[in-house]
Amino acid sequence: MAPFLRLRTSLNVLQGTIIFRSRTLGGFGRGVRSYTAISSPEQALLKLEEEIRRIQTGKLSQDDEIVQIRHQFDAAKQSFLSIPEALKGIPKMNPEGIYVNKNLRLDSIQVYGFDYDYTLAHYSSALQSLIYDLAKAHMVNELKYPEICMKFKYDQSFPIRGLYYDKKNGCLLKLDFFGSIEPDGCYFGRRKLSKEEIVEIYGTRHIGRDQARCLAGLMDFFCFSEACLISDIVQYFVDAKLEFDACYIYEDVNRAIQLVHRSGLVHRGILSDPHRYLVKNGQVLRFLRMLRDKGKKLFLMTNSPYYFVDGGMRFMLEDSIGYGNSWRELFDVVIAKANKPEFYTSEHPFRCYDTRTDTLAFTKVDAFHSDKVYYHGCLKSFLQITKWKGPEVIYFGDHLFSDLRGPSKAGWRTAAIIRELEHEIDIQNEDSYRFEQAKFHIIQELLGKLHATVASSQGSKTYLLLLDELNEERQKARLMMKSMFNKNFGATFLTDTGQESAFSYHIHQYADVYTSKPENFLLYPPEAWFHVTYDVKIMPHHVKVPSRFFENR
Ligand SMILES: Nc1nc2c(ncn2[C@@H]2O[C@H](COP(=O)(O)O)[C@@H](O)[C@H]2O)c(=O)[nH]1
Ligand SMILES: [Mg+2]
Repeated sequence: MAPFLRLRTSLNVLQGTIIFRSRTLGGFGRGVRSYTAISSPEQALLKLEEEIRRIQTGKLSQDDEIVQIRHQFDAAKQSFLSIPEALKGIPKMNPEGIYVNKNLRLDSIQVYGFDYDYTLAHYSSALQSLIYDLAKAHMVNELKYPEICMKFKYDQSFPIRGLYYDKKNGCLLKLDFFGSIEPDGCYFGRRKLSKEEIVEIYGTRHIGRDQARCLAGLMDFFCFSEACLISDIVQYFVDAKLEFDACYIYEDVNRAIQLVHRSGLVHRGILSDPHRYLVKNGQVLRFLRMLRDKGKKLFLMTNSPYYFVDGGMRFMLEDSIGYGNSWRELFDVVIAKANKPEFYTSEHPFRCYDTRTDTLAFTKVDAFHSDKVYYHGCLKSFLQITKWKGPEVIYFGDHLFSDLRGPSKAGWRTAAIIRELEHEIDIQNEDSYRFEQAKFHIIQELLGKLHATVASSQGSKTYLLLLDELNEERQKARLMMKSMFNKNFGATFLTDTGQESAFSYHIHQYADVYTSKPENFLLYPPEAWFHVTYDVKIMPHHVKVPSRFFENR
């Protein structure tokens, strides 16, 4: 948040100087109005000084206030013509950095746990196409959806992580930090709904408790295929003018998706062509080995079946220089088919899995051996067997509810792995994005001032004209920011106005730290202390004093 504070200060200064420039130009934008008709720069200056005096002495009339906001707006628009130098100097965020929600001391962490899919293993977008195609085929062949659905293609550019499908109304929604629908983030099928349509369906933009019960969260990369298939099927029904219940579409798509995972179709598909789907990664091996060399305990806990993890790990690490041993030697405990998130609350026993015969043993599991593989289980037994204490364990995972919520509630420390973070930080670092955000803030502030002018002036022509123009300019900045990310739903972590999304809220709630990939930890000392930065600011009334005030002492 520090850069924004700094930017705001710079722009306020900037605005102050520009007011004079713009006034001497006799106004900017939509034609000359009586209140900006100024014959000479001297006259402009005199009038402005008079205005300032009146503001300072508190003798401003409502009309004067509106005129003043108009001047500030015109001046601001002048400043929007080019990116201010001050803005270019704002420090960049590290796309591979580790970001901290709760203080974390790595020297007190003795045990590192890892999820597999989309945490240790990363996949290309071809995987989402594979899941989409397999589920689509199931819907046509088994659930008797029309043959024409076979022509549908996965659209990689459509979804983002953290959307919600409303099973009652059939809309795909992006929500903000407070659970309100993003004005430009509500789709029915593949069509964006207008604000009026949103209000017609939901009453307000805010999702109430009852409505929330109908929402299905689409929280990981695997869900991209689901989000896209649901929307394509809804769109098909709309285009064909067929009546449908949105809930059934969700149930059918979800059933098809479950089937392609549970049957192993996806897993076999990936292993049959690993070069196409899996991303090789020697760095993650370096990280795991470093942890082992430091004497840390390591465990792998995944919902995937063992043969799939084994095949993937061998493929990802086979080229790594100097790696002669099996990946299994890296881990003290390997648990597959863990059935997260139920793992954290259930009382399922562990079973010892025979990798050779693909069978489960009948003997009770009361100790873990590093040369064995375990299936199922639950947190309670895991803690009884390992005797590992909550705060000394950190679990790395990509899924909000399967990997982060359960462990966080159980007292483990958590690290969220969110690949999109790198790309989103890259965009946020760009001057053009920061410029739009600064514009947005300036307009927002002017709108705030305008709304604060007393009620009686609010019907006036000058008021309404200015209101329209400010709203239009704000919308332009909002859409510019959004289009820099995903063109349909914008950024994963941010709303179109640059504030936190609902996804951010959950990350804030359940992840102690978050980063784009586990090996980013190699960029920090293994005993690093991660602190929440001083300038994280969620509540609007909190003021954080930037350290630059002490810079010249
Ligand atoms: N039954 C379902 N399985 C799913 C779904 N989405 C993903 N998956 C499978 O879960 C694991 C994830 O493993 P992890 O290492 O991240 O714990 C993987 O095997 C997927 O195929 C789903 O919606 N239903
Ligand atoms: Mg995962």
